[in-house]
Amino acid sequence: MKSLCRIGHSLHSRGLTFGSSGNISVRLPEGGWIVTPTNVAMGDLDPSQLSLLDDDGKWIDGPKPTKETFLHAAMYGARRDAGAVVHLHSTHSVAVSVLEDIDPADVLPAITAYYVMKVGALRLIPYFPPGDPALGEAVAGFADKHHALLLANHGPVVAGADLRSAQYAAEELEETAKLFLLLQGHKIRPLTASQAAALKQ
Ligand SMILES: O=C(O)[C@@H](O)C(=O)COP(=O)(O)O
Ligand SMILES: [Zn+2]
Repeated sequence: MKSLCRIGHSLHSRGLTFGSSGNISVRLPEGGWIVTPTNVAMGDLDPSQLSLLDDDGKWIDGPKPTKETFLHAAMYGARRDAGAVVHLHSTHSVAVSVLEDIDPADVLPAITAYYVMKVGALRLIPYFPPGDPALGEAVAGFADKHHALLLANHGPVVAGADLRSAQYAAEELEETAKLFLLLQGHKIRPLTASQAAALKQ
């Protein structure tokens, strides 16, 4: 699980999550999944100190897992193709999650083709305190249709076929949130619905 730690270090060193915020999980080919422990900075992850969970998200070995285990379980439960889940407190994504007038069904406009290809329709999940199991239930209701979700007043959670895919989608979400905020007050020309649809074929 060196790659999980390497990616955690990379995200932390580039300021994509701060302090001990954020958590990452990877589904194991033999069943179950590995998840980051609670209260550990992504920059301090150690391959010998990751938590092992079974397919139901039950803690079976290693340090105490993230308090958002149920959030990861909700993503895996709804998305059989998901091989990894990344949750961050990336600044611009969090900022967008607090805006009053965003469309909860599709938070960010299709500013670039890369955003459409990596993220698609970003769903806003109402606010719940971190670690609240009700957050898992809210996420489970949308995770089958959306691999990228934005937790209001909290941050993004993104599933991918593998860890790299989840990482790249979370990074693209953050950059698009930044562009969106930069463009506030300007008239913008996002991709048209047919331009966006052509990218998904
Ligand atoms: O926002 C929170 O508190 C959690 O969602 C989080 O990002 C870090 O929690 P742990 O993974 O339990 O450290
Ligand atoms: Zn969090």
